Amino acid sequence: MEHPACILEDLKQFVVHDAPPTVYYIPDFISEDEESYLLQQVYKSPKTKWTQLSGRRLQNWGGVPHPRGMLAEKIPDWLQTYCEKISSLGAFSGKTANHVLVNEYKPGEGIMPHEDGPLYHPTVTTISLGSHTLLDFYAPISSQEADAPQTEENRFLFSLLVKPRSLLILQEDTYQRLLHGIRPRAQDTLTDKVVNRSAAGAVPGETLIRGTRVSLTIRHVPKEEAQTMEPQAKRWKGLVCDDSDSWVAHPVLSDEQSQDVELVKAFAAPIVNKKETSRLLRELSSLYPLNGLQHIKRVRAVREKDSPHPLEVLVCLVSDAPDMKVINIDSLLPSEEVRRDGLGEPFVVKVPARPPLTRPQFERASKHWPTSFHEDKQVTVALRGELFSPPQKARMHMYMTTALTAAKAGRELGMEAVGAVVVDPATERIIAVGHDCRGDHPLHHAAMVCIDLVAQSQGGGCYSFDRYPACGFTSPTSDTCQSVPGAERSAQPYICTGYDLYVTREPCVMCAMALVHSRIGRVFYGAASADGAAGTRYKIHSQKDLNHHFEVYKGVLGKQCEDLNGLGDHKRESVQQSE
Ligand SMILES: O=C(O)CCC(=O)C(=O)O
Ligand SMILES: [Fe+2]
Repeated sequence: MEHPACILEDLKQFVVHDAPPTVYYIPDFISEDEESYLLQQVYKSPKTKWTQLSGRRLQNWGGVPHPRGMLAEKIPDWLQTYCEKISSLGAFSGKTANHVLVNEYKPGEGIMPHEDGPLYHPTVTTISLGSHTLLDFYAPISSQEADAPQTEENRFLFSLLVKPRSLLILQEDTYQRLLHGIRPRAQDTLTDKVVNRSAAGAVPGETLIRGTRVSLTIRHVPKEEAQTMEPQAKRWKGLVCDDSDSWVAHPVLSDEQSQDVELVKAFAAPIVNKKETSRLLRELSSLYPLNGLQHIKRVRAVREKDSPHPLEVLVCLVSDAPDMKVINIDSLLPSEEVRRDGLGEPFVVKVPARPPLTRPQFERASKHWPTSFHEDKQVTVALRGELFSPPQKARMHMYMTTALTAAKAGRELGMEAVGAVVVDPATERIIAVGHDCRGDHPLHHAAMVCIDLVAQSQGGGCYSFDRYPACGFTSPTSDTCQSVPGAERSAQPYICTGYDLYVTREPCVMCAMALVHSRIGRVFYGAASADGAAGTRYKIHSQKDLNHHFEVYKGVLGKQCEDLNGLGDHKRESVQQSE
C-alpha cells in the first residue's frame, strides 16, 4: 500500500513544541469502542504469546527483529488495521508498519530508560489503552566529563503524558538520541516537566492514578535480511531456501573418532569340531584374556563357503604368546589348561586395537575381525550429511548469511573479512551479530566480539562496539537491540550455555578457548583455516582434558565463506591466518 512520504500537513497541529524535535501527540486518536475492541483482542491472544519481563508483560507481533533485519510474520488483522491507519499519516516515510509490540504495565510497573536501537529508527508510534502513563526522557550518558554525576535523575529532561486512546509519534532527536522509559509508579503528579500537559488536557499539579495500561508500539522494521541486505541472494520460499542443498554441514569429529583403524596381530585357529566351541572359549579366555580388547568377538564364522571348518577362534595376541621355535598349536598352548581337542593349527590375523566409535570405523574394523559397536546414531546420521532437516538447514543458511553480511560490513571498514552470529536454538533467535574488529584491538576477532555482545545482552560485557553498525545484540529482556542500560543479568550459569555460533571462518585457538569458557553448545563454520582450532590444526572442542566440549560442523555455506576470504581481500597473505 502506498502512503504519503512524509507526515501529513494536518498532523503538524499536534507537534509538541516544548519537546525537542519531534513529538506528535494526538489525543483521542481512537474511539472508546476501538479501545475496548483492541483490549479484548490483546487479552484474547493465546497465553503463550505473552513474555513475562521483570516490570511488564509483552507480546511481539510481526516477527522477531534482530540486528540485521527481521524474518517477517503476518500481523493479525486487528493490528494490521492500525498499522495501515498510522502509516497512512506518512509516519513511516511511505512504508507500512510491520511490527507491533504490546506492552502491559500494571500500576507500579514500568520500563527502564533505554533506546530502541537503530533497527527501528527513525520513527516509533504508540497507541495507549486502558490508562495514562508518563513517558520520561533522558539525556544519553555522555563520554565527556560532566559537571554533575551522570545519574538518572540528573539526566532526566522531560515527560510526556500519554492518555488512553492517544497516539504518540516520536522521531529525530527525541527518538534517536534521547533515552525513554517509564518510572515504576502507581500515580503521577503533573509538574511543569510534563511538556504536553495542556495538549493532553491536564491541569498543572493534578495527580493521576495509574490503572493497567496496554501500549501498542507500532514500528517499521526492515524486512528479511535475505531481501534487503543481499539483493542478489536467492529469495526464501517459506522456511526452505532455494540453495540450502548446495552445502553440507560436516561434523568435525575428535581424532579418536576420525582416525584410521589401528590393528594388532593375533593368533587365530580353526575350530574343527564345532561341539568343542564353548569349552574352548572358556578355557582360552581364562588362559589368554584379551585385556583391553573387549570389543573383539573371540569367535568368528568363516565366510568362505568351501571352508572345511565353520568357525575360527582367537587364541591370543602375538605379543602375549610364549617364545616359540616352531609356531604350532602345541607351543601356543603348552599347559594343560586348554585341551586342544577340536582346534586346528594357528595362523596370524590382525584385529582392531580399539573399539570403533563411528560407523565408518566399524565397517573398516569388521573387515579384519568381528567387532562390537555401540553406535551413536547422531554421529552416523551427521556423517551421512543428513543430521539437519531442510527447514533446519534453511535456518542455518539464514544465520550464516547474516554472518557473511557482517563479515562484508567489517571488510568495508578495513577489518579481516570474518563475521559471526550467536543464536539461541531453543527460540531460534539471533542473540548477537559481530564481525572482526581487530583493526582496533588485536583480540577482537569476530567470535570474541560476539561473545562480548552476548555478555552485553545479559547486562555484562567489557567493550563497546557502538561504532560498528553491523555489530549488535538482541536483549533477551526486551525487543531492543544495541545498548540497554542496566539490562538484567540472565540466570544462565555461563554466557553462551546452549547457544550456537555461526562463523564464516574456522575459529583460532584463542576464540575456540573463549568458546569453551563461555560454554557454547555448537559451532558452525563455513571455511577452514590453516591455523584453525576446530578441526584443521587443533580440535579444541574435543580435547579430553578440557571441562567443556562442543559440537563442530563445517561447510555451512562453505563456498560463499571461502569466496569471502579469497575475493576482494586486499590482505591476501593474511587470509590464510585463522580467525
Ligand atoms: O509502553 C510504551 O509506551 C513504551 C514501550 C517501549 O519503549 C518499548 O517497548 O521499547
Ligand atoms: Fe522503547
